[in-house]
Amino acid sequence: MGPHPAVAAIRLAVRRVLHDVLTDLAERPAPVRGGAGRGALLPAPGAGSPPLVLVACSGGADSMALASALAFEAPKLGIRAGGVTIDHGLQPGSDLRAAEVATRMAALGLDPVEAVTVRVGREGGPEAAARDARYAALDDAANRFGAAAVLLGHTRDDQAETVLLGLARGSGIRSLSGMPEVSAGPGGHGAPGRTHRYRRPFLQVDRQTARKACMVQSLPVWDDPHNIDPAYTRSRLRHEGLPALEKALGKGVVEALARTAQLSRDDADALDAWAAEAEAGVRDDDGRLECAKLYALPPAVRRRVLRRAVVAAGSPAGSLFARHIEEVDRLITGWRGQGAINLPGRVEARRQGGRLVIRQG
Ligand SMILES: Nc1ncnc2c1ncn2[C@@H]1O[C@H](COP(=O)(O)OP(=O)(O)OP(=O)(O)O)[C@@H](O)[C@H]1O
Repeated sequence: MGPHPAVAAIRLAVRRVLHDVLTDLAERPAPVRGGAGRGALLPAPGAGSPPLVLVACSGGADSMALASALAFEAPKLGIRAGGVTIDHGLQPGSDLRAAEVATRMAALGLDPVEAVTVRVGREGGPEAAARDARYAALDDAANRFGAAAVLLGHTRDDQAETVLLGLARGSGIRSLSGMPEVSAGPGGHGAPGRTHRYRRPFLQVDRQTARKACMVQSLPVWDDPHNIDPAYTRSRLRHEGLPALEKALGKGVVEALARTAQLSRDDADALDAWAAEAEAGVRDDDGRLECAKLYALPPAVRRRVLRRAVVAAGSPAGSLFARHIEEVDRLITGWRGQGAINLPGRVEARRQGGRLVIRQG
């Protein structure tokens, strides 16, 4: 008799991603320790031995299911499987819990296994600060172990919630595109050998399946009290918003939202590529943006060109919202002699003699 359908589903999802990791490794040159610099010729730790894939495991049902599937599938493909759990130090006893999660991962056969304690700052609010600290620690562990990939346990339900949160922010299709299946992680963009570091095998797997897989494998799981705390927006969405939507629109809502994410991602990527190409054509010989040419672009492309220019001038991408770009856009489409526009990062945009001047003050 084969495994329970829930276990089969999580294993299949992980197997697919491990195949992608292997394909990727075969196609790109081995990463080097010490970053991008020319002459950084030291092999990454573990180079020459079988590739290592780490799971980021909180001890919750999703990532415990992921850890179990990784432990089962990796050896069959000649991959070493390890795990990292992060102790954010935000609740009493979190260190003991992290140690217990590490023990559970080791019991699954993962090796190496590590519990890492981080210091969570304050920047951007408690959730963002915890996430930043977590990814920094995961990056560090991946570098130290020379891991080919780090797996995250986000499910289709998490994806649906992310799409709804993006929709409520009202900032365009990029924010509807949810979480990518493969990414460099925050701060890793452009870093060599890192663009494919983080992978989310469960984006097509629903939360119930992951939980069921833990249950039938008798894996103990830890339920984060934050996940049911109505003080958190995501928690309210999970326990009130989505059930209400399902009641009104039917059971397929979560799946439809996850599909929306994928379609939106493809559209957003295409528009970004269009904007990157269009940018050269709207600059004069001195490289300044020409308002008349910008005006002729489709609004979706123009706003992207403007965003790129503002970021290039030094505005931090994370602090730049749709309303900022709309204001800059009005210098092109609603010109009535308005003054300079102040943007995050002390960047200023003004219209001068038919040109758009964007610079840091
Ligand atoms: N403390 C942690 N240590 C290691 N990885 C973590 C930790 N917290 C979150 N992660 C990773 O990020 C993923 C998403 O976490 P998040 O808390 O947003 O979702 P979740 O639905 O509660 O997931 P889980 O059930 O796995 O805890 C997790 O599945 C896991 O891969």
